[in-house]
Formats: sequence, C-alpha cells, structure tokens
Amino acid sequence: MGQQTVDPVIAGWAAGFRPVRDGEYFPPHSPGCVGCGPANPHGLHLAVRRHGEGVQAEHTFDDRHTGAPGVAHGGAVAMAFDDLFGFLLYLLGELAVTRDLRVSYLAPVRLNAAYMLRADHGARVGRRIPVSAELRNHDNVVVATAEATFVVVDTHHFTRAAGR
Ligand SMILES: CCCCCCCCCCCCCC(=O)SCCNC(=O)CCNC(=O)[C@H](O)C(C)(C)COP(=O)(O)OP(=O)(O)OC[C@H]1O[C@@H](n2cnc3c(N)ncnc32)[C@H](O)[C@@H]1OP(=O)(O)O
Repeated sequence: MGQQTVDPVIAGWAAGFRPVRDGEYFPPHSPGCVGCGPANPHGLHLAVRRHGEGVQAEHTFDDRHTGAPGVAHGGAVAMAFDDLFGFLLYLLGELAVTRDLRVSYLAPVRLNAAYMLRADHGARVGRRIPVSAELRNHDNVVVATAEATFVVVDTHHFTRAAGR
C-alpha cells in the first residue's frame, strides 16, 4: 500500500511521537475521536496530560452519557478508560490497540461532578502492553478501576481497518 493512501491522521500518529513534559497536554487521537476529539459532539472531550510515567485527566460526565438517572452509563466510563489508555501510547512511542478491557465499577459515577482519571502502563511483553487505571471522586475515593491489554500493531492495521 502506497504511503499516499494512508489517512493523514494515521500517518500523523506514526510520525508524531515526541517528548512530552510532565504536566503537558497531549493532542487528541483525532478531531473526531469519541473519547477525546474536540470535533465530536457526542464525545467525552477528554483532555489528557502526562503525569510522571503515566497519564491523567480531570473529567465530568454530563447528561449525554446518562445511564440510570443522574449516573454515568457504564459504557461511557469504560470508554473514558479505553481512551485514556490510548494516551499511554504517546509515552511509549508505540501504535497499539485494545485487545481486552476489564472494568470494575465500585460505586456509581455521578453526572456533572468532577472526577480524576489516572492510567499507567506495565512492561511490554512481546506485543502485549499491560495497562491499568483508576477513577477517583472529589474525595479521592476510587469509584472504578480498569485493566487492559494493548497489542502493538503497525499503521497497516489502521489502514486495513478503515478499508483503505
Ligand atoms: C501517537 C500515539 C497515538 C496512537 C493512537 C493509536 C490508538 C488510537 C486511539 C486509541 C483509542 C482507544 C483504544 C481503542 O479503542 S483501540 C480499538 C479497539 N480495539 C480493536 O479494534 C482491536 C481489534 N483486535 C485486533 O485487531 C486483533 O485482535 C489484534 C490486533 C489486537 C491482535 O491480533 P493479531 O492477530 O495481530 O495478534 P494475536 O492474536 O496473535 O495476539 C498478539 C499478541 O497478543 C496476545 N494476546 C492475544 N489476546 C490476548 C488477551 N486476551 N490477553 C492477553 N494477551 C493476548 C497474544 O498472545 C500475542 O502475544 P505475543 O505472543 O506477541 O506476546
């Protein structure tokens, strides 16, 4: 597949790894990303920054992500974790995708309340990268946790997936 057929966003990932200072915000995965893209009206609009060797984001779920009344949908919480994990890739300098994701919902996540997300990665084994994360409320209580395995892929994974 010729380079000219690669989506500019995908090509940008491969070319775009650069050192990020502690506390600095990362660019979104793409403008339309449902987790972090500023152009997606249905998205979470996560704003994620480096925190040591991990990443973190302050986030408030809103009425667009309602599950039970007043409570964030579990799928929206899982999406926040999954997208957050995607920012660890900037630190690792690897393209990878979620192979599995396990979320533990320890307490309801309220709408219109600020929460803190934090994610870290373990050591890569073969193509596998283990990652984990926590969601804490305003009182610093952990209300949800997540663990996932990301698998390293190349740019062709994404061009194939996009049908190009
Ligand atoms: C600049 C940075 C930005 C980057 C942004 C990019 C992200 C974009 C946005 C991010 C948004 C957020 C993120 C998203 O939304 S990512 C989108 C959601 N995820 C996907 O679409 C992925 C779909 N799945 C696949 O395409 C394939 O299954 C993949 C590519 C993952 C693997 O299929 P492939 O045929 O290639 O590989 P394999 O099956 O031989 O296995 C490969 C390795 O994995 C090990 N394994 C397998 N299963 C498990 C398991 N359950 N537990 C532990 N390990 C497991 C296996 O032993 C082997 O290990 P090793 O023997 O090599 O050590």
